[in-house]
Amino acid sequence: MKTALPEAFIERMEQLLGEEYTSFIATYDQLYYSGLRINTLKIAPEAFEKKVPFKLQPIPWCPTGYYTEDGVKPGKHPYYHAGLYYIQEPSAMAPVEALDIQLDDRVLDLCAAPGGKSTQIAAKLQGTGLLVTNDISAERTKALAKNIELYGVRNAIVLNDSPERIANAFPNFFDRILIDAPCSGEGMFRKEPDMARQWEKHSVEKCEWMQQDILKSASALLAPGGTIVYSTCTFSPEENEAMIASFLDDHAEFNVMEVPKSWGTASGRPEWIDSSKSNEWSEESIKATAKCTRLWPHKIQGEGHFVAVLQHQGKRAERSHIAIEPVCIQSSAPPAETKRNRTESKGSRRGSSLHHKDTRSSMKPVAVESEILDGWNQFAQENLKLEDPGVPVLYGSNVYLSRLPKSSLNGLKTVRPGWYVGTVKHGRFIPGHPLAAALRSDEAVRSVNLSIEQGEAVRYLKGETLEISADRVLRNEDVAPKGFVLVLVDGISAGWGKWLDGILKNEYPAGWRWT
Ligand SMILES: C[S@@+](CC[C@H](N)C(=O)[O-])C[C@H]1O[C@@H](n2cnc3c(N)ncnc32)[C@H](O)[C@@H]1O
Repeated sequence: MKTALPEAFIERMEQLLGEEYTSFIATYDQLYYSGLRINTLKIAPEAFEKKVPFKLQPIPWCPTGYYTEDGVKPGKHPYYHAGLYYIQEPSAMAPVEALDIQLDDRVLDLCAAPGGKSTQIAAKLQGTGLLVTNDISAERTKALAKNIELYGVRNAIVLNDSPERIANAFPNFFDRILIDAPCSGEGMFRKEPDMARQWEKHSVEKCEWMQQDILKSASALLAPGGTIVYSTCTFSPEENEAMIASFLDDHAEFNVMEVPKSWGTASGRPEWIDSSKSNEWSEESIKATAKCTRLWPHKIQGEGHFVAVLQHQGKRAERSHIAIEPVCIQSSAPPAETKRNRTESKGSRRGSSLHHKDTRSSMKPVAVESEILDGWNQFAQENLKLEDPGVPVLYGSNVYLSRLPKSSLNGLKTVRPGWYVGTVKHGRFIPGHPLAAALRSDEAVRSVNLSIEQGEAVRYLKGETLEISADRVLRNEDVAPKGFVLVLVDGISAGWGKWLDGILKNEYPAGWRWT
């Protein structure tokens, strides 16, 4: 067998699967499937299919997902660095599809890092509603924040807190909640053999209590009539069907919903709930777990996954409302996490690119809040064509456009309170990279298109200064070419440049550069 599997795992799977075991175990001699998902915040699938240089095959359960062929390296293409697609294991695309997100929904991704499913949620929201994305790990949340920015997400708030504390701040607030739970990872052994090496007999037990706590908080965060999707990438019934049976016993107001049969997926296995423990759960709840969904490597082209769609029976209109404050000139301290990030970023250049430094900490004179807002407003007027820029919120000298009032995040470890649009340094407004990454070409007054074929796009992504003649600076207003220019890679926004006298100074952040 190509993948070395733990003995205890093999024994359990043989016992559970019976006749199916032979075809299941044979998959460990086969290659895993690779996939990518188009970022529809930046490009439509039809346009992408015309541009993309490698062969793609559609994934049945995800309209924006594709299998990539063996040997193709989508991570080495400039489109990847411009955020056109996310490299994602095909089965991992199923939970967000099951969440059935609608425009304007308030969505919470509770265990989100590094952000595969959050970027999928953001693409479904298309800039409407709200995405709150969270992970308990400070280290992993850095990658989450970077992905939110790379993929041009405007409507997200990134948190690094516990589900319980978030539930205290936002009771009954969200329409849809995704719990992509920390789990024993058995479904990933073929793709990530390290997970098989790290697995031990007690991995399952260690995960169970975490999963229970997260589910409990999620039920408190959900608005009446909302939906929770609970997913794992493991086979163990203790973390899957048993977890759902226990949740249903404690929450009579929820039903389990089935996913479309056309996905080729399999049903949940209520009969696998340990019969010696089954008196812990009601027969009705155990039976209901047959409606859960299992993705098996011997039945579909993808790795092992479990998905449960939990539908709250209340009426949707009863949800609580948080109004966005119209004026946000405030003088409170930056969020706790910003302070911590500042300390972390001192030792790491990479870190500093992920966390926006609070410029108030320098000894230089600091702009007052009205000046910072004036700086942003003036920049927006002169350089952008945003229909609805949203409400600016200040954290130190940093400006964010946020979907929630600052007060609603009080006390939560907030990594990004919204779309970071820039900061004021030495009295000047400096636009942020995430602002550029989320702009469409028609939303910038000046832009320049760099082609991949001529090598300019890669040189830009590597941080080089480029010679660009004035006639190549596209302007959708009668302005001089001099100033901030949105740099496009084959028509897709990638970052800022500053044009002067035929030279495009590179503003692509050092920590993001293609090395
Ligand atoms: C399966 S991974 C998430 C993958 C992610 N959803 C994606 O698609 O990229 C599980 C995540 O849960 C996080 N986690 C573990 N315990 C948690 C908790 N109590 N609350 C929130 N997140 C937690 C881990 O740090 C890890 O990043």
